[in-house]
Amino acid sequence: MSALERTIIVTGGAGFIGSHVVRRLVNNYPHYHIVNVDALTYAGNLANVADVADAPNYSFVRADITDLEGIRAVFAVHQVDAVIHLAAESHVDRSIDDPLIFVKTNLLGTATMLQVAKESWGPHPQGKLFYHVSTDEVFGSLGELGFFTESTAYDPRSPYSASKAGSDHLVRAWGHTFGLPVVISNCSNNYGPNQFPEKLLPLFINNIKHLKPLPVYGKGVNVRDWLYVEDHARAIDDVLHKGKPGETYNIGGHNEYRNIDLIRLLCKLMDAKLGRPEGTSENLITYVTDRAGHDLRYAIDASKIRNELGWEPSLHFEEGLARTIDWYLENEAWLEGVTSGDYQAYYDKMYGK
Ligand SMILES: Cc1cn([C@H]2C[C@H](O)[C@@H](COP(=O)(O)OP(=O)(O)O[C@H]3O[C@H](CO)[C@@H](O)[C@H](O)[C@H]3O)O2)c(=O)[nH]c1=O
Repeated sequence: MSALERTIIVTGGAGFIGSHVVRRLVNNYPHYHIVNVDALTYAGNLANVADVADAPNYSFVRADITDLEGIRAVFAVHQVDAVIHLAAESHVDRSIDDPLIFVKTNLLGTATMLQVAKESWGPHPQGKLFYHVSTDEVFGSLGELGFFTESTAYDPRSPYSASKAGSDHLVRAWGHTFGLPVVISNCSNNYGPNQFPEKLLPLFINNIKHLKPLPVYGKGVNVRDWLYVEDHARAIDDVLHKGKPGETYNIGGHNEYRNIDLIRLLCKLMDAKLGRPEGTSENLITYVTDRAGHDLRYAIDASKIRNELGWEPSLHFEEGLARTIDWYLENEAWLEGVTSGDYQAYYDKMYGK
């Protein structure tokens, strides 16, 4: 690789959002070297990036972000210009079941990445960037009205969101104390290909396919703002290239759905796609005990990223949803592969099904 090239580490690049970021950067920036650093835990899957695996500007390193020496070794081999840090434990239900791994990965892992970047880049480095990809859940839960802005006070309420809030604070602390050039984005719920089927949409698509119950938490009235994952990857690209160090950007779809309305829409689309009588999927809806501490509503004011960086969601939701369903139905081997292992044991434990 020539000295002109920019080397970018993407942590968690074999995961859901990370794989879309890796693909976008590898394909759109042939003069960048994209180094995917992933521990390949249960939700990391190299199949997610198989199409770019042989690209000349792509490398994969299996490493755990909590392993200081392992991460130092990555920085020793590559002249890193930027880090896009996506590696994280991300499932709220798992964080309720087993919080400590969230504290370890999301807090210690982020601190390790920051510390090695600082060691490697020295004080107040020029032309470097540590970009932390975070979540809107750090802001807590909204009532029926209002939106999260970049100045909304943090109020995380689950072990997952608290660990992400803490990691945002660590990033800002390394920026403030050590002059590390940092930027953060906080995004709403993503959907699309490659999402591990423990999250609402891929879980329900898979269950509908197999005519299994659809466990709706509580009354299904919680609201989420859905964004197609490729739109998020494009936002990350924009923040990487145009974002100002020290700033935070909220990213969202301006596309709020109550869970039950989204699930009914999914059921309708899937009945049609699978050629089943209307109502077949809706009959699978089963109301189950609510998630502990379940946040009622997330909604994002994404005007800053729109006004300052020119980013907007592009894909209409129903089209994105149809595309997503098609992907899971067409990629049977992927779905069978990821549901045959750890996920299945977890799901059985949670729901006894
Ligand atoms: C898995 C599952 C979820 N739900 C509900 C809980 C939520 O209100 C909604 C979406 O749940 P999840 O897919 O787990 O996503 P949620 O808790 O909103 O968090 C997601 O979105 C966040 C961004 O808002 C990300 O930071 C998280 O990593 C990501 O997991 O559906 C059900 O009713 N039944 C289910 O089986």
